[in-house]
Amino acid sequence: MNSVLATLNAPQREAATTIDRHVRIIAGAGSGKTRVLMARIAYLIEEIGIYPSRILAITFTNKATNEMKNRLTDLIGDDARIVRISTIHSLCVRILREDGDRLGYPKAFVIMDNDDQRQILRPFYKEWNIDRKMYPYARAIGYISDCKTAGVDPDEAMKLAMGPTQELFAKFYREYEAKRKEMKAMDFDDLLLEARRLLEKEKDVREKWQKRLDYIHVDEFQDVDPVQYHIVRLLTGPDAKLCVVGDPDQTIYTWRGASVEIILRFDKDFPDCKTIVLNQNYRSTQPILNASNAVIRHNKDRIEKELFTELPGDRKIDLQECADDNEEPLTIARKIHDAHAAGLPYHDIAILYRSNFSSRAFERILRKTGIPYRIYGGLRFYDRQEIKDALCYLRLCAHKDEADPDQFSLDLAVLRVINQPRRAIGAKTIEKLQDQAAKRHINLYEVMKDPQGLGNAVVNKCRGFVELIEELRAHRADYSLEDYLDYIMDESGYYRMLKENNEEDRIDNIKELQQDIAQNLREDPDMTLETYLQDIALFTDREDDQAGECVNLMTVHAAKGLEFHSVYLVNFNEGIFPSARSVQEGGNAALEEERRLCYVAMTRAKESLCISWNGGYSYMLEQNKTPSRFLLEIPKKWTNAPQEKPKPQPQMLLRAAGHRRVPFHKGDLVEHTVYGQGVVIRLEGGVATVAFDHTVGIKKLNAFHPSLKKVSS
Ligand SMILES: Nc1ncnc2c1ncn2[C@@H]1O[C@H](COP(=O)(O)OP(=O)(O)OP(=O)(O)O)[C@@H](O)[C@H]1O
Ligand SMILES: [Mg+2]
Repeated sequence: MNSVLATLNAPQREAATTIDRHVRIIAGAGSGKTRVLMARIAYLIEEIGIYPSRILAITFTNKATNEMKNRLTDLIGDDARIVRISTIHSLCVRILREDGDRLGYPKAFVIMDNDDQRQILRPFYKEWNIDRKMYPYARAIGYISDCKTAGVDPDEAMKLAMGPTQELFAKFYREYEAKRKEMKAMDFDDLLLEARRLLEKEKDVREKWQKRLDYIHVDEFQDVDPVQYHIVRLLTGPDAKLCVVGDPDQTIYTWRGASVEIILRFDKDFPDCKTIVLNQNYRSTQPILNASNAVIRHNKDRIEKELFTELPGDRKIDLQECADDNEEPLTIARKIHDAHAAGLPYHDIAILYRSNFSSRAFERILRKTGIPYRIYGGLRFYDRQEIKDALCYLRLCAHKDEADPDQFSLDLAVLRVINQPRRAIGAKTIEKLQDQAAKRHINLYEVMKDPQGLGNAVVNKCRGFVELIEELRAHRADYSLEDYLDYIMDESGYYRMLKENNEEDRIDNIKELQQDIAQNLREDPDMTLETYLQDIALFTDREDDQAGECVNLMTVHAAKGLEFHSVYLVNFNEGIFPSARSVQEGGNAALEEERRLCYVAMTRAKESLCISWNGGYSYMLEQNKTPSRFLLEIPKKWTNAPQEKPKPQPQMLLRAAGHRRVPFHKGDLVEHTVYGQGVVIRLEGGVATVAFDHTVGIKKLNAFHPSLKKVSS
């Protein structure tokens, strides 16, 4: 027996060596599904003599592709490089580059990203005089994508459209498609749809691909959508054999159209397929495996599996309750430091979180403590677009002294935010303003205050921008620093822009920046806006650790299929994990998806799993945090929990969602026990923004706090 097969257990070996039939492997996390795929490929090449390029393996992410290539190279050497291992999107690009001309595309067709899509729509908004607030780009693009994936063409969309909004979007769709075709470009949906159309329509192209491929493998099959599945079927010729592997409990992309039904019904489409179930987990120790299984068992909509492990190790799950978002990363950093000092390499460690914003507090402490880290599948916190924009607004507002020798560095900040949100100041105008600045030896902002020789419309737009910045500057003393950021984002229309574009996660990031300012202020009460911005500049300039030995930071979605010796699952708070937004929007089905996500997170750990949360105030949730409800689903016997159980309070969230009535309205006169009388100028969630007497200024207060009462008229 070849050496790879010798390391497999009996059902795994059966899965790897059943090559005369289609194979479906359904098995839980860490049971060796991906390993079997690789062993099977090695077996086909080494024992059966299949030529490597006749084997295709479809992975879910680019990272998984690389991992599979590397692991396979370890197993069989250079032959591994000829095996076709790729994501479905890359495969479609390959298919279309070869024969896309049959559909009228040039070899070097353009692949459009989200920005390009907006660029296409922009002129039609202008021409038809459409209000972007009422009909945001993101919704139009979402509509177009939905139509495309549902197989509805523009003409049909026009017929099906009900009401003025859909009619408008259908018109957008028609123009978008016309323009796209004229440019001979494809968006991400098109890559899949056009590859499918090509394979369906052009028999010889389909047959060419079918003749090329003898064995097709799909990893993470529980997350394929109907279009992807169709492509896989079109590629599978009459003599080719498919092998799909997946775990229904790890379906985490239903929000993007994935359907677990596809793996469950696979045997209906391929009646002669062999189904193999793997029951032994080789990744995790018993406490980790049993705890993960206990959590996923709370999902109603699932098929029960029995997984066991024989791995030694009885380290219990380490539950860490921390005071706030300073203590939590510090606690984790200390643990990582100790583990590393005891010999664990950094790359064996992962910090996982539900949403991107959580990385901020951890990045901050890791930098401070000198622990190298890398963020997978995303940008570092301060490199994110909305954070850069927010910091530029702050820089503009912090600036008082126009004679400052450094004044020209402000130009960058102006350029960054001048059209964020859009103020219709075009590229040509900006060029003219820059020319003037150079000629008059003043900075851009000064030019905008007093533009010379430009048309009225331009002058008005410049004035609008300058007035905004001056207004923001004038209110600086009225707010605490963290609330000042909130005020700027509100007043400048930045929040509104993000809301209109459905970019809620960017809003979460800005709320997290508020958290950052508040945290820095706690540590250094003398901090000013200026010193804060200087400190941040040091962070953003720092060299990347990306290449070296690093701790891995990533979202749970990005961690799919991976494994680490030590996993820290952080910010395990109600409203964060499960995400309040998904649960509020998607109900029980969304909660079950969040639970599957939690299962994916926990099962990434091999030997050590630490779950942490904190009780600090959250600007995003506008309340103090409580532990995740999933914590109660982890049996205490697998954890180091003290006797009394932590008490998650999901009902707290309901309060934040407005289920408790605020005892007054915007515009009401209120009395505070310390600040005296003031007027409520804003109410959001449970937070009241109150304008008090000028000695006190504007304060944000808990609307339910007993110190605040409405003054009865
Ligand atoms: N028979 C075996 N003997 C030794 N180690 C094994 C065996 N099968 C799997 N493993 C190891 O167990 C770990 C988990 O395997 P693998 O990543 O293939 O699981 P998986 O089912 O693909 O998990 P996931 O559902 O998370 O993708 C890997 O480190 C793998 O090398
Ligand atoms: Mg896997």
